[in-house]
Amino acid sequence: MSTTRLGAHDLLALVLDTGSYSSWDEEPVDVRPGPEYAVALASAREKSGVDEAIITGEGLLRGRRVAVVAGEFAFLAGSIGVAASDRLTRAVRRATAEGLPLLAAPVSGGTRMQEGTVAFLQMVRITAAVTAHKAAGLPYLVYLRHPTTGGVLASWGSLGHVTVAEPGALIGFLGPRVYEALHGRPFPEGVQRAENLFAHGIVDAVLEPERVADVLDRALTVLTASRTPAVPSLPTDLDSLVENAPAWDSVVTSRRKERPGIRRLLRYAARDVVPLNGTGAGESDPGLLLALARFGEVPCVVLGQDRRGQTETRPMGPAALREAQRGMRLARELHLPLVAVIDTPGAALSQEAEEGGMAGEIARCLAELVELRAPTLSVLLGPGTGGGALALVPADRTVAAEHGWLSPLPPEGASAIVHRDVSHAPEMAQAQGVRSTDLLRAGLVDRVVPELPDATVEPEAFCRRLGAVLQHELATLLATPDDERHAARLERFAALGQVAEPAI
Ligand SMILES: CC(C)(COP(=O)(O)OP(=O)(O)OC[C@H]1O[C@@H](n2cnc3c(N)ncnc32)[C@H](O)[C@@H]1OP(=O)(O)O)[C@@H](O)C(=O)NCCC(=O)NCCSC(=O)CC(=O)O
Repeated sequence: MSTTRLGAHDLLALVLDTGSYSSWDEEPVDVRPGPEYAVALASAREKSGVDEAIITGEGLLRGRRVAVVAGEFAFLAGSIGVAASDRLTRAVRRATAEGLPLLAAPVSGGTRMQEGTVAFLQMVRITAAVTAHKAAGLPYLVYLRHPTTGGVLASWGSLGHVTVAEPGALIGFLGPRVYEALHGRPFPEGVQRAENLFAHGIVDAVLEPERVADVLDRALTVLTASRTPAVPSLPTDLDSLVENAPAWDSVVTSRRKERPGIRRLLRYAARDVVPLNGTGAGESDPGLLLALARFGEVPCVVLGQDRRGQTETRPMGPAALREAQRGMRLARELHLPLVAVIDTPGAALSQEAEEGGMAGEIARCLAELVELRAPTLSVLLGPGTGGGALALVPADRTVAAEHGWLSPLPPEGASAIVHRDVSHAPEMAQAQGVRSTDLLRAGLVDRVVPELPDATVEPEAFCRRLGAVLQHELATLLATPDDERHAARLERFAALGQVAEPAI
């Protein structure tokens, strides 16, 4: 657990460029304090050196102008009353009006008890201001400090596009002391800790204050990158390098354990990668990796099925698709292109998956991807088996690795249905048109990226080749007006299958 409590100004000194902070604060107007509260306010001012529990202002983060709102624990535990809320909401509205990214660093005992219900309802007002900021497409990044509790966690502490927490920080809805007093027993140890929230997909990272600037800088590099990057050209011979190998070769090749997946694609072909964690709402599934990143100059949200996180005993569950929907929401809110990477032997078929709403999550992914106003690109990187793969398919453009393939179930399963054995899998794969080249011909894939001869033996070169294609495709999509791109997407879905030859 954290032993030191960094003051708000100390934190800003660590995060912002030296000497760049300037305050936006006006003198607070205390709300009808009774005599006791007036004494408490006076003593808090003297003890903390600040005039309210919130300080606001602007500064430079690695040279980039940002707005900041931060809690001060030494002032009545950073609790929020009307004056603190006035200041906070004024700063949020100013950040929105000036088009600035907003960094929030709450630390709080929640609603200020001395101000009661009116203070409690300030959380609505603050949420409205933060929501308007996000609706303007502006980044809202949160660093949860020790301790953050009550209505603060239940409003502006939990609304970040990206949320990071201080190591050991107590972060919880109800303070443990209050819980114990109300229930006569202590709250379970370790539950309201930053690390436990990370383990449950509620915060994206746990970071020392000294490391926060680096991560925020990377995140803002992606989030504030130009949405009109130059369109890089592509080598002209890509198509001619693709072989017409039998479908079964692709199935076997794509299943190789060493085949590069989403992680190596990001390592070799992306920059400014900011891994996110979980749904932000209490679930995390290692079968899906969510990140902010750039391919070349082009910023995007990446959601990729991670084969390393999908095993026979723990296949990709419905939480992975809820995590994917978080990525889709981020793309929508920030108008960032979305890259959805398909690489799955299939979603979980189990009691938990059924009870977790697997089929519904697939449907919700499809619905969101059909409707999403941001540019979308799906990538068929490896096996694309069943509904778990389908969930990430719909996009403005689809790119496939040469040995990527897509089918309603594994070819062995198709063989079992038709032939009552699995030995006809190779011919079923061929007949069902699962290969990237079959999908290209059918108009379901727009471009195939060659493997020379197999991504497993040239992982870095292959990932860079694919990365160059992604850059080109994403920049081209960004150059197309939203309405035009969305109309073309709907037409594409409406025409699905209309041009394909019957498979069997
Ligand atoms: C935040 C804490 C874990 C910090 O514990 P610590 O032991 O470090 O510090 P502490 O308790 O001595 O607190 C420091 C000083 O701040 C005061 N203090 C703490 N929380 C306060 C609050 N919400 N309003 C006014 N004062 C508050 C304490 O009385 C104390 O004052 P002094 O120094 O004078 O003794 C604890 O204070 C706590 O559990 N607070 C309540 C958290 C909570 O349940 N909030 C929900 C509120 S309702 C809400 O927010 C609405 C909602 O839930 O939606």
